Amino acid sequence: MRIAVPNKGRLHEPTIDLLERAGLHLENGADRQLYADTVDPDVSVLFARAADIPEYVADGAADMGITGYDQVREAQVTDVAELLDLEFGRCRLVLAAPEDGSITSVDDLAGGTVATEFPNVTREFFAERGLEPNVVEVTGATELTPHVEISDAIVDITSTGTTLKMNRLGIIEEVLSSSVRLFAREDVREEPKIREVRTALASVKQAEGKRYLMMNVPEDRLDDVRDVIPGLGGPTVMDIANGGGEKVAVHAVVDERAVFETITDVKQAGASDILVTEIERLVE
Ligand SMILES: Nc1ncnc2c1ncn2[C@@H]1O[C@H](COP(=O)(O)OP(=O)(O)OP(=O)(O)O)[C@@H](O)[C@H]1O
Ligand SMILES: O=P(O)(O)OC[C@H]1O[C@H](OP(=O)(O)OP(=O)(O)O)[C@H](O)[C@@H]1O
Ligand SMILES: [Mg+2]
Repeated sequence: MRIAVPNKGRLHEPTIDLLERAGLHLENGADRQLYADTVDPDVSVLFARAADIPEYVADGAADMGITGYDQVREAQVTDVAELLDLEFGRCRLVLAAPEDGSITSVDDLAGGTVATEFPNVTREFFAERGLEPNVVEVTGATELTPHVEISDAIVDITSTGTTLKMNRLGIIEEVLSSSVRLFAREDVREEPKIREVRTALASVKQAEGKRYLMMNVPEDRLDDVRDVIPGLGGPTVMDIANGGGEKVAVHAVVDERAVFETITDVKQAGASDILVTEIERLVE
């Protein structure tokens, strides 16, 4: 099975990092190479432009892909199924126009010109409103086009909003909201290896924001401690070897935001020797 991942740009690093954390360590995949192997002899990696990845998966150059949802929509691929929202690369595709101009609504673009790197998504968006503006495809610096009279408005990516503000553009409407997704071709999505990759990536997402808490608790305080531990299922309780029998070890997975309060609470309830560690993966 081959998985297509972004070869550069802002999605490259976080994608590689995610694969590594999922245990799919890359081998002989030095920069600028087209392919890399992974520790799993049945999984290889193809490096491609973020925008080309959906097409590569649809065509069979790869079986799975990792790229932005915006790119999957723009590629208009069929027979490709989303397996997992990887929740990074969050951004919105928005319709925007000069702040002080005459365009203030979608309808104002009837007969107008819209510049974008996403012509298909843009045409679809307007078609749903019964509009068919002139769509000009550009390959970058889209935000400049309204100021050089190439367009009346743009459909472009925004996340912090800095670029729009710098170019004195205001959002008229959201076209879609995006994040990075794992997807596969329909005909292979149920293959065991693909399910395995999905599970591995999901386990990393599951573990994010969770902490593993370990502590020792006198047996007669166990119920009090149990009462104040939030989170995933009940805690695991174990006898301590040579512990003399009065104390047990309690382990629990806790939301990172709850750790601070939980430590105070379990300490008060009688726990000692409290350890907090990160979790690499969590397979449910
Ligand atoms: N500002 C942003 N914030 C969050 N995600 C973004 C942002 N810009 C782009 N993305 C996401 O990253 C994807 C690829 O964008 P990126 O700019 O990394 O690639 P690229 O434009 O192909 O690379 P390059 O600009 O180096 O050629 C987009 O399709 C989108 O899903
Ligand atoms: O809302 P913001 O945080 O300002 O982000 C939005 C900008 O980020 C992307 O550009 P990128 O940095 O990828 O440059 P590029 O145009 O060269 O791809 C996108 O095309 C916008 O221009
Ligand atoms: Mg870019």
